[in-house]
Amino acid sequence: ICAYLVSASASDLGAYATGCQQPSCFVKSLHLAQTLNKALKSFPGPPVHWLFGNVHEITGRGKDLDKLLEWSKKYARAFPVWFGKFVVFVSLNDADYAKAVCARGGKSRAGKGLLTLHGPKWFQHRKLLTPGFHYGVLKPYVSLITKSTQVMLVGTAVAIVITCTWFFSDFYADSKASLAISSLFSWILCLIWYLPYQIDFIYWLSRDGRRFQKACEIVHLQTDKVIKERKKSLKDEQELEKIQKKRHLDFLDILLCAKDEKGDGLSDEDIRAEVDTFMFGGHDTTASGISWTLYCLAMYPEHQQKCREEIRELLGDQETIQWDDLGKMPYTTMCIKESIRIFPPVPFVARQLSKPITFHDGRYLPEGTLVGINIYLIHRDPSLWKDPEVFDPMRFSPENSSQRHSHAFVPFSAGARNCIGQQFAMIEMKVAIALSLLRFEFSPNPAKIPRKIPQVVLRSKNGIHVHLKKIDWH
Ligand code: HEM
Repeated sequence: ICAYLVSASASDLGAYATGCQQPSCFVKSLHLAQTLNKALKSFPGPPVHWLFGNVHEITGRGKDLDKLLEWSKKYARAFPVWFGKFVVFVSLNDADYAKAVCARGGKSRAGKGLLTLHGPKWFQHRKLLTPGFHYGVLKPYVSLITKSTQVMLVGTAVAIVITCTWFFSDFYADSKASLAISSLFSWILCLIWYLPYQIDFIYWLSRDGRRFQKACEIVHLQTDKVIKERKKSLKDEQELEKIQKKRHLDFLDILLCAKDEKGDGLSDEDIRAEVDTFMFGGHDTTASGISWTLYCLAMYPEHQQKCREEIRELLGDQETIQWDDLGKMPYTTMCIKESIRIFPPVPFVARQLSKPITFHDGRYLPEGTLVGINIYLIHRDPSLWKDPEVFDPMRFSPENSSQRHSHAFVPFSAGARNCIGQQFAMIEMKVAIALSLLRFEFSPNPAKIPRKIPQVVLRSKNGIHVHLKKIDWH
């Protein structure tokens, strides 16, 4: 039993890693475990408790992500993080290590959507979905996101980012109904939380899997209905033309129409899995990015004011953003980048090595090792970023960025498995931040300092609280 458990550390403790139930697999896993243990000798790390490992130091009660920073000072480029005694992730905190891993495929978690697929199926989905992120498809979303943001900001003094979960559900479904629900929802919240000048801005994302699961269930019901209706209309060419005239093809249409050279498309099950993936990618990550950016701007009012002036100058009296405006807000873009450098919405990317890897410095990890590209630590690496804790948007000016390591800033990961939705995410964040800055002045709430917790998406244990003050332009 002990040998089997040890072997699990090399084969991801469970069914999906090697499907290891047979004796030959057992021997293979044992061999992998031995090789891994040998390789780990060149990766010294924090002390390991005989039962808990050391992961509880980051995730345990009263613990914060900054423990990682402490470790990285001592064990700079990489260190093992133990989940109990037998499962280990090697945290890679170095841009060169990240580059080496990103350049290869590698397995991620088991699952059915693009984010979690691997091998030929991932390749097929990625190829079929890439056209969905062409700028021609993204362009019409600017007005949709603008409308959604305006709905969020409507009312006199309340903005509640949580409603993003509803607002931005528009992007994969033809969703007048969902927009209506979101407006109603936000109005109800506005009424509940209405206060004339200053209120807390509450970051209230689904904090646990259960709530997310529930949201998926609701969306599934909608999706199944929509898939059926769309399929009917997309079969008929005339009908398709009518749809194209009436509205742009959205992601769901693209999923439904996608065909490879052989004429094969995605099954209903695949489509549903992708809808889940995109719901997660569209919602939680961008909501985290928007929330942390507003937090940073609240902390640094001088940068906030510069962004506001830039946006005011660009938009004049209007409060709508067009596609062409997006390229004309360099300072705001730099502030968003600097915020997601300090608070990367996806702090880690996990991989299981499908082949052994030897890094440029000679350190070696065998096939099957679980590694985590530690985006959080790479973004705070003092050898890449001078005074990494200082908020300085000018780091992202063209002059200052040109000499930087290609993998020093990787909020969207890099390589073949980089984020397919990164342009979409940047559009969404720019619109939401710009319009929010026109309506409100953000200031910090010193009584409630966020405590970062490591999850798939970077959240704060106690929420992200800032004060809002309505801006009166007249
Ligand atoms: C600020 C917002 C976002 C951030 C920081 C972000 C970050 C990332 C990162 C780090 C990965 C790599 C994950 C891994 O390899 O395990 C990823 C992958 C992915 N993201 Fe995003 N993302 C964001 C928004 C979005 C949006 C808006 C969408 C969809 C509309 C999206 C869809 C995806 C998908 C489908 C993948 C998997 C790509 C593949 O493996 O081929 N993301 N994202």
